[in-house]
Amino acid sequence: MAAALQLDRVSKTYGAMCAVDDVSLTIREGERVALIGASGSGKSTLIRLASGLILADSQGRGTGAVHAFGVKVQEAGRLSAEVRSARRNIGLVFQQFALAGRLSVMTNVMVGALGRMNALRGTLGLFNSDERRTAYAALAEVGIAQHAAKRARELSGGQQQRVAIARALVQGARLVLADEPIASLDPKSAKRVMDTLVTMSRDHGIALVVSLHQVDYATTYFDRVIAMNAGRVVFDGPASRINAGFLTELYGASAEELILPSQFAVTPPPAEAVLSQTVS
Ligand SMILES: Nc1ncnc2c1ncn2[C@@H]1O[C@H](COP(=O)(O)OP(=O)(O)OP(=O)(O)O)[C@@H](O)[C@H]1O
Repeated sequence: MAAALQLDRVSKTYGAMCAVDDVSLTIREGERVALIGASGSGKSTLIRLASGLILADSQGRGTGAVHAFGVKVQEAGRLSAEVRSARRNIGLVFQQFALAGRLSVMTNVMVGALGRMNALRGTLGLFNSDERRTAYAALAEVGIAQHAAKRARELSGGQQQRVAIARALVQGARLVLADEPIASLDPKSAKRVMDTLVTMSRDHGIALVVSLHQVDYATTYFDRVIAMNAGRVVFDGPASRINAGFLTELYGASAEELILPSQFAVTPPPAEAVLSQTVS
């Protein structure tokens, strides 16, 4: 079975700065992985490389190849001819909500279906009743169907993230890459977004990679953690290994940035709470 995501010796350099330095990793189908690291460690760059939003260095030490479900995204600094079909399997959720704020929540979610529509219908935004039904069901699944007719910009940050998750569901994504999806949210909204992501992954067998600034969320919601520092993977293993002492070993003084002050500490949700529907 092809991996959900496979990176083979991928690097990305900006001038003299090596943002991602010779990274190889495999994410299995349905697996949930937290990507942690201090600011500037390369998390966003890695996620952009994985989705083909940016190109890896062409003069790497290895092939610099990225595959999603066996379909090539890029290799040796060039996008693959199959990138469109590779991207169909990849849903993206970003820190800045990446929605069209003036358009309705429903329309933003239906955009997820564009990859499967013919070009003319897609360009004109002529969604059919099936696509509308699917979008509404996805909004219900993430607990915000009641906001379907509102403009996206009228929603709170956490609700907008759940719109992005519903869009990935409508897209039929089998891998969701979420780049700091809770970075600008208050703790309550952050928890709700994380619950929604994990529930989506469990219910649909969707592989999930979430980059996070704060380690508590990583250890609460994920079994596997990949830690980056200065563009390199410095740890890839069970979340149970991650504690303050280990982080200090990995990051020295900058470990402080990754540890939540105690007043914001995340309490582990009971399994049934994670699995239950989130309602705003
Ligand atoms: N477009 C770019 N041009 C130049 N340098 C860049 C660019 N994108 C990223 N970098 C640099 O690459 C390094 C890694 O950045 P990246 O955004 O991947 O880190 P990060 O771990 O996601 O950080 P944060 O947690 O702050 O989002 C940083 O030093 C950053 O300044």
